[in-house]
Amino acid sequence: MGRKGKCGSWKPVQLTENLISKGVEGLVGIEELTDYKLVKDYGAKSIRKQTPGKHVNALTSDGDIQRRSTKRKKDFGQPSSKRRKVNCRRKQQIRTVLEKPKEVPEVNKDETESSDTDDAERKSMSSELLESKMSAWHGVGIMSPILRALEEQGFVEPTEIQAKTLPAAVLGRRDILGAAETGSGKTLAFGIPILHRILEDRGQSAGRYNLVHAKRTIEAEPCQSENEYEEHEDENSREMVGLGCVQVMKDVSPHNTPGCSQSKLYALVLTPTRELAMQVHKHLTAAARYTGIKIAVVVGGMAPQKQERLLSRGPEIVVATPGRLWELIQDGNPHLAQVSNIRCLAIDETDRMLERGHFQELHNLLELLNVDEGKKRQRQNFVFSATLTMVHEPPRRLKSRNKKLRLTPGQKLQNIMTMLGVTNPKVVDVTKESGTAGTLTEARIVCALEEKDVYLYYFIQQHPGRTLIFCNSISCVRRLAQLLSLLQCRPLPLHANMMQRQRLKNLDRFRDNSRGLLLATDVAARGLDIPGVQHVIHYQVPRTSETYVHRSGRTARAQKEGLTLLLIEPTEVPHYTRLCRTLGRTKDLPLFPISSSLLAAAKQRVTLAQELDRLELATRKSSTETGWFRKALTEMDMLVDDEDLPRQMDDDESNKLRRLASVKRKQLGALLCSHRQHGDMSNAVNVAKSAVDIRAKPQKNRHNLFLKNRRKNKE
Ligand SMILES: Nc1ncnc2c1ncn2[C@@H]1O[C@H](COP(=O)(O)OP(=O)(O)OP(=O)(O)O)[C@@H](O)[C@H]1O
Repeated sequence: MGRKGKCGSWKPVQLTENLISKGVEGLVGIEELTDYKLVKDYGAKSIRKQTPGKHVNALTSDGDIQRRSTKRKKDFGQPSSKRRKVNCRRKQQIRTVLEKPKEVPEVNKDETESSDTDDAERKSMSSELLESKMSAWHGVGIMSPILRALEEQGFVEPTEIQAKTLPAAVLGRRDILGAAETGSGKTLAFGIPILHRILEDRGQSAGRYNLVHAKRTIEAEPCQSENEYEEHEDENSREMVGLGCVQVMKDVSPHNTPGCSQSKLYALVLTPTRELAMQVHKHLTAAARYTGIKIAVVVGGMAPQKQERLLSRGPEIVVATPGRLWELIQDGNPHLAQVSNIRCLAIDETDRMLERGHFQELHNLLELLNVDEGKKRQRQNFVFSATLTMVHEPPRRLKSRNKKLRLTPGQKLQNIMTMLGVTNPKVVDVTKESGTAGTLTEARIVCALEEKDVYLYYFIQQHPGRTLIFCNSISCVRRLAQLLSLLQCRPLPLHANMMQRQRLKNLDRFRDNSRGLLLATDVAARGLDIPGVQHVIHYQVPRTSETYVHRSGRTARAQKEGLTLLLIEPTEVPHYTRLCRTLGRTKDLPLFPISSSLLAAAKQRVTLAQELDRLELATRKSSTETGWFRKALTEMDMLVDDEDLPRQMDDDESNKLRRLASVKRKQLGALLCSHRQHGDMSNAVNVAKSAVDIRAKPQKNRHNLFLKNRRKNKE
């Protein structure tokens, strides 16, 4: 039975025995269609009715709606040949909708070919199988196109934060304040409800409930041609195609036409860094694969024209960094002109985003979004971070001025709520007492400032693996990048003063290399989800506990093991102590074990590399200075007394420097080569163990001893 013409409105109805006699599992509510016309399917004899309250929608907690009749039952068991034909066509239409994934993440050709076969296998998977495989998601209320995308990614069950926030967010449309450890799936905890709500709202705007059932959509037959799909488009710009009690949404709104900006902007997702915005975009796009929802990313460092082009396609979701977004809003971008009407706002890493003195554009944007009280109330807000409830001790200089400077976690949350205009959110905090991931191993190395390079190099050589090194400043990243390059470690720098294209390139290279070495400032501290990062090294102690938690959270993600290592020199001890206090560590972090003979070998090479680095720097400086002065004098056509000029190196001096540098470079090259062929550290690399194993060993031994003793006692 299909429905044509203008739609009626749905009203909630009270649950009665009659309505729920078919079982109440997962049922959360029932809606009644009050004013509708029933028309026999496509061209069949019309049986118009104007009887209100004949059909109801049953909302189940797993997001499905079953259409139930309150009065008359009709047996659709044996379809007539005409009906069979129509149903067949409809199946094909459904298939057409499902077959049109939009904004699919980039995949290379080989992957596409192999995934075609996978796709075919998946589609042939029965709905029962899908449902039983994904049964852990029941009760969360997710529509099947989303569920299917999750299944494809192997997400067979929700993570803890997802399980605890999704029902309230999806079914209750509550604002969510969520705190959970790094790498625990917070992105989808806000991504899924946003996608779900768009699907839901689309259905309602088309006047029908957007019911999608995994069973039917997956069994749908392939479509023969595009024309067949178009044949049944009705006057609604967004149409739902019905199949019995199952309806699949078809998006044929004008915004599907490139260049059209008349589509609705539903949601904004804001992140503190460009790389994180791109990653969130990728995660959401993967989850939206079968929904037809368009998602665009808007970040600084990219051509604004390109981003305007993306926005002109009318994406329902925009993932952005606040600066560029605000710029485009002020420039009067037509799609972003609807920003004050958005239905969902997600702010990833919220505590960082709302910190005073940062992201002024975000505060401007919030002012704009909250002007209209009605719209503000309609909007669903998502606030997530691993450190949402963590408060660090203020620096000593500020502490002495104002004793009450340190907020309580409650005050921190309240401040965030006030800034966002959120009044009654569901607060879910599943962070551990330690603040860090349960699978993270922590350790420290205490050394003199001038020894840090040696220890760093020692670690890299001894424990090869994907390693992320954090520094507190760009200059430190630059210096280390130079030094480690001379030592042939191939570091990949990442900091805010780099060209965006180079930043992304280095991230990709890091992802692709299982022994990659990323040297970064805190621009990479939050949110980045790079699989298989084994070690995080804090070359300098971070100044806040939040930064420590987020930096460390680049490893030990999604239940994987990982090591975080602090390099501490004497002047950093107070920062380290404060860190431990805030994180509630009652004991010092364990010392990382070091082999002194191997350290000596590392020192020899690092010292030589440092000397070479200094020589190269002096040579570079002298040639740039000489060049600069000569150029300036010629351009100005000025005569200046010799004494007024800074002393420049004469040719002899700079040649001497160059020669010396060349000798050192050869020495270092020979040293690195000989060690690689038969030297000490090359062997060490071969026998190198995972740093996590080394740290975990004492515990494992203790555990073995315990098992042994238990066995003995039993005997
Ligand atoms: N239900 C799930 N089952 C398995 N893996 C999941 C699930 N949900 C998300 N993931 C994966 O877990 C990883 C971490 O997720 P995500 O990046 O969202 O973590 P996060 O909590 O936001 O971390 P951070 O605090 O560092 O930003 C990702 O690779 C993601 O694809």
